Amino acid sequence: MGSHGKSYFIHPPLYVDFGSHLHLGENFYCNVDPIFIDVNTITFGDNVMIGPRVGFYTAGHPTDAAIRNSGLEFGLPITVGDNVWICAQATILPGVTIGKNSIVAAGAVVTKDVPENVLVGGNPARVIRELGEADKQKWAAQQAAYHKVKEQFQGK
Ligand SMILES: CC(=O)SCCNC(=O)CCNC(=O)[C@H](O)C(C)(C)COP(=O)(O)OP(=O)(O)OC[C@H]1O[C@@H](n2cnc3c(N)ncnc32)[C@H](O)[C@@H]1OP(=O)(O)O
Repeated sequence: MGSHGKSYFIHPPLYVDFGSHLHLGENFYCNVDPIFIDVNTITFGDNVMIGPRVGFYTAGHPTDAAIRNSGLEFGLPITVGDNVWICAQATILPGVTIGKNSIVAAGAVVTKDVPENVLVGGNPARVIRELGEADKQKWAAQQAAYHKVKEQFQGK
Protein backbone atom coordinates (compact mmCIF):
# COMPACT_ATOMS: atom_id res chain seq x y z
CA MET A 1 0.00 0.00 0.00
CA GLY A 2 1.15 3.54 -0.77
CA SER A 3 0.04 5.01 2.56
CA HIS A 4 -2.70 4.68 5.15
CA GLY A 5 -3.99 6.16 8.38
CA LYS A 6 -3.71 4.52 11.78
CA SER A 7 -7.09 2.80 11.44
CA TYR A 8 -8.38 1.14 8.28
CA PHE A 9 -10.26 -2.03 7.34
CA ILE A 10 -10.91 -3.78 4.00
CA HIS A 11 -13.01 -6.96 3.87
CA PRO A 12 -11.27 -9.55 1.67
CA PRO A 13 -11.16 -10.57 -1.06
CA LEU A 14 -9.78 -7.46 -2.71
CA TYR A 15 -7.94 -6.85 -5.97
CA VAL A 16 -5.20 -4.27 -6.60
CA ASP A 17 -3.02 -3.82 -9.71
CA PHE A 18 -0.13 -2.36 -7.71
CA GLY A 19 -1.29 -1.45 -4.21
CA SER A 20 1.55 1.05 -3.99
CA HIS A 21 -0.67 3.67 -5.68
CA LEU A 22 -3.39 3.33 -3.05
CA HIS A 23 -3.55 6.02 -0.35
CA LEU A 24 -6.04 5.60 2.49
CA GLY A 25 -6.99 8.31 4.98
CA GLU A 26 -7.88 7.84 8.65
CA ASN A 27 -10.74 5.53 9.57
CA PHE A 28 -11.14 3.98 6.12
CA TYR A 29 -13.77 1.24 5.83
CA CYS A 30 -14.31 -0.89 2.72
CA ASN A 31 -16.81 -3.71 2.46
CA VAL A 32 -16.15 -6.95 0.61
CA ASP A 33 -14.64 -7.46 -2.87
CA PRO A 34 -13.40 -4.03 -4.02
CA ILE A 35 -11.40 -3.66 -7.24
CA PHE A 36 -8.63 -1.05 -7.26
CA ILE A 37 -7.17 -0.71 -10.78
CA ASP A 38 -4.44 1.61 -9.49
CA VAL A 39 -2.41 2.29 -12.65
CA ASN A 40 -2.51 5.89 -11.35
CA THR A 41 -3.09 6.98 -7.75
CA ILE A 42 -6.34 6.35 -5.86
CA THR A 43 -6.45 8.70 -2.89
CA PHE A 44 -9.04 8.62 -0.10
CA GLY A 45 -9.65 11.28 2.54
CA ASP A 46 -10.62 10.54 6.14
CA ASN A 47 -13.77 8.66 7.26
CA VAL A 48 -14.54 7.19 3.84
CA MET A 49 -17.02 4.26 3.69
CA ILE A 50 -17.16 1.93 0.69
CA GLY A 51 -19.94 -0.61 0.09
CA PRO A 52 -19.51 -4.12 -1.32
CA ARG A 53 -18.13 -4.69 -4.83
CA VAL A 54 -17.16 -1.13 -5.69
CA GLY A 55 -14.69 -0.65 -8.56
CA PHE A 56 -12.08 2.13 -8.89
CA TYR A 57 -10.68 2.17 -12.42
CA THR A 58 -7.84 4.63 -13.08
CA ALA A 59 -6.86 2.89 -16.34
CA GLY A 60 -8.18 3.40 -19.86
CA HIS A 61 -7.29 2.62 -23.46
CA PRO A 62 -7.51 4.52 -26.78
CA THR A 63 -10.92 4.63 -28.46
CA ASP A 64 -9.16 4.02 -31.80
CA ALA A 65 -8.95 0.25 -32.27
CA ALA A 66 -5.65 0.17 -34.17
CA ILE A 67 -3.85 2.32 -31.60
CA ARG A 68 -5.52 0.38 -28.76
CA ASN A 69 -4.19 -2.83 -30.28
CA SER A 70 -0.66 -1.41 -30.09
CA GLY A 71 -0.97 -1.81 -26.33
CA LEU A 72 -1.36 1.83 -25.33
CA GLU A 73 -2.85 2.44 -21.88
CA PHE A 74 -3.31 5.57 -19.79
CA GLY A 75 -4.03 6.15 -16.12
CA LEU A 76 -5.79 9.12 -14.53
CA PRO A 77 -5.92 9.64 -10.75
CA ILE A 78 -9.07 9.12 -8.67
CA THR A 79 -9.56 11.27 -5.56
CA VAL A 80 -12.23 10.73 -2.90
CA GLY A 81 -12.84 13.46 -0.31
CA ASP A 82 -13.39 13.22 3.45
CA ASN A 83 -16.62 11.62 4.75
CA VAL A 84 -17.68 10.21 1.38
CA TRP A 85 -19.93 7.11 1.31
CA ILE A 86 -19.77 5.04 -1.92
CA CYS A 87 -22.59 2.49 -1.96
CA ALA A 88 -22.64 -1.07 -3.26
CA GLN A 89 -21.46 -1.91 -6.76
CA ALA A 90 -20.67 1.66 -7.83
CA THR A 91 -18.11 2.16 -10.60
CA ILE A 92 -15.65 5.07 -10.41
CA LEU A 93 -13.98 5.92 -13.74
CA PRO A 94 -10.50 7.38 -14.50
CA GLY A 95 -9.80 10.96 -13.41
CA VAL A 96 -12.85 11.37 -11.17
CA THR A 97 -12.78 13.46 -7.99
CA ILE A 98 -15.60 13.02 -5.45
CA GLY A 99 -16.18 16.02 -3.19
CA LYS A 100 -16.31 15.73 0.60
CA ASN A 101 -19.46 14.53 2.39
CA SER A 102 -21.05 13.30 -0.84
CA ILE A 103 -22.80 9.94 -1.37
CA VAL A 104 -22.57 7.76 -4.49
CA ALA A 105 -25.75 5.65 -4.65
CA ALA A 106 -25.67 1.91 -5.27
CA GLY A 107 -24.90 0.91 -8.84
CA ALA A 108 -23.87 4.40 -9.99
CA VAL A 109 -21.36 4.78 -12.82
CA VAL A 110 -19.40 7.94 -11.98
CA THR A 111 -17.97 9.43 -15.18
CA LYS A 112 -17.39 13.05 -14.02
CA ASP A 113 -16.37 14.92 -10.90
CA VAL A 114 -18.92 14.95 -8.07
CA PRO A 115 -19.40 18.20 -6.09
CA GLU A 116 -19.27 18.33 -2.27
CA ASN A 117 -22.41 17.55 -0.21
CA VAL A 118 -24.55 15.85 -2.87
CA LEU A 119 -26.15 12.48 -3.54
CA VAL A 120 -25.38 11.16 -7.03
CA GLY A 121 -26.77 8.06 -8.71
CA GLY A 122 -27.53 6.35 -12.00
CA ASN A 123 -25.60 5.60 -15.16
CA PRO A 124 -24.07 8.02 -15.96
CA ALA A 125 -24.25 9.37 -12.40
CA ARG A 126 -26.17 12.64 -11.98
CA VAL A 127 -26.82 14.77 -8.92
CA ILE A 128 -30.06 13.46 -7.35
CA ARG A 129 -30.17 16.04 -4.59
CA GLU A 130 -28.08 18.18 -2.24
CA LEU A 131 -27.34 16.87 1.24
CA GLY A 132 -27.83 19.26 4.14
CA GLU A 133 -29.86 20.37 7.14
CA ALA A 134 -32.86 18.11 6.43
CA ASP A 135 -30.57 15.06 6.50
CA LYS A 136 -29.03 16.20 9.78
CA GLN A 137 -32.45 16.64 11.39
CA LYS A 138 -33.80 13.32 10.08
CA TRP A 139 -30.81 11.34 11.26
CA ALA A 140 -30.37 13.17 14.57
CA ALA A 141 -33.97 12.13 15.40
CA GLN A 142 -33.21 8.52 14.41
CA GLN A 143 -30.03 8.58 16.51
CA ALA A 144 -31.88 9.95 19.55
CA ALA A 145 -34.62 7.30 19.19
CA TYR A 146 -31.98 4.57 18.95
CA HIS A 147 -30.20 5.72 22.11
CA LYS A 148 -33.51 5.96 23.98
CA VAL A 149 -34.36 2.32 23.15
CA LYS A 150 -30.82 1.25 23.98
CA GLU A 151 -30.94 2.91 27.41
CA GLN A 152 -34.36 1.36 28.12
CA PHE A 153 -32.97 -2.04 27.17
CA GLN A 154 -29.98 -1.51 29.46
CA GLY A 155 -32.34 -0.45 32.29
CA LYS A 156 -30.91 3.05 32.67
C1 LIG B 1 -20.24 0.87 3.75
C2 LIG B 1 -21.19 -0.21 3.41
O1 LIG B 1 -20.87 -1.32 3.59
S1 LIG B 1 -22.70 0.16 2.81
C3 LIG B 1 -23.60 -1.35 2.77
C4 LIG B 1 -24.29 -1.56 1.47
N1 LIG B 1 -25.43 -0.72 1.38
C5 LIG B 1 -25.61 0.06 0.32
O2 LIG B 1 -24.84 0.08 -0.62
C6 LIG B 1 -26.83 0.89 0.43
C7 LIG B 1 -27.04 1.75 -0.79
N2 LIG B 1 -28.09 2.67 -0.57
C8 LIG B 1 -28.51 3.49 -1.53
O3 LIG B 1 -28.02 3.51 -2.66
C9 LIG B 1 -29.66 4.37 -1.12
O4 LIG B 1 -30.64 4.37 -2.13
C10 LIG B 1 -29.28 5.83 -0.75
C11 LIG B 1 -28.35 5.86 0.46
C12 LIG B 1 -28.61 6.51 -1.90
C13 LIG B 1 -30.62 6.47 -0.39
O5 LIG B 1 -30.51 7.81 -0.06
P1 LIG B 1 -31.85 8.65 0.27
O6 LIG B 1 -31.56 10.09 0.24
O7 LIG B 1 -32.50 8.07 1.48
O8 LIG B 1 -32.65 8.35 -1.03
P2 LIG B 1 -34.18 8.12 -1.24
O9 LIG B 1 -34.49 6.70 -0.99
O10 LIG B 1 -34.96 9.16 -0.49
O11 LIG B 1 -34.26 8.42 -2.79
C14 LIG B 1 -34.07 9.69 -3.34
C15 LIG B 1 -34.17 9.54 -4.84
O12 LIG B 1 -32.99 8.86 -5.30
C16 LIG B 1 -33.36 7.69 -6.03
N3 LIG B 1 -32.37 6.66 -5.72
C17 LIG B 1 -32.14 6.05 -4.54
N4 LIG B 1 -31.15 5.15 -4.64
C18 LIG B 1 -30.75 5.19 -5.93
C19 LIG B 1 -29.78 4.46 -6.64
N5 LIG B 1 -29.03 3.54 -6.05
N6 LIG B 1 -29.61 4.77 -7.96
C20 LIG B 1 -30.38 5.71 -8.57
N7 LIG B 1 -31.33 6.43 -7.93
C21 LIG B 1 -31.51 6.16 -6.63
C22 LIG B 1 -34.74 7.33 -5.52
O13 LIG B 1 -35.44 6.57 -6.46
C23 LIG B 1 -35.34 8.70 -5.32
O14 LIG B 1 -35.75 9.22 -6.56
P3 LIG B 1 -37.15 10.05 -6.69
O15 LIG B 1 -36.92 11.29 -5.85
O16 LIG B 1 -37.23 10.33 -8.15
O17 LIG B 1 -38.20 9.17 -6.15
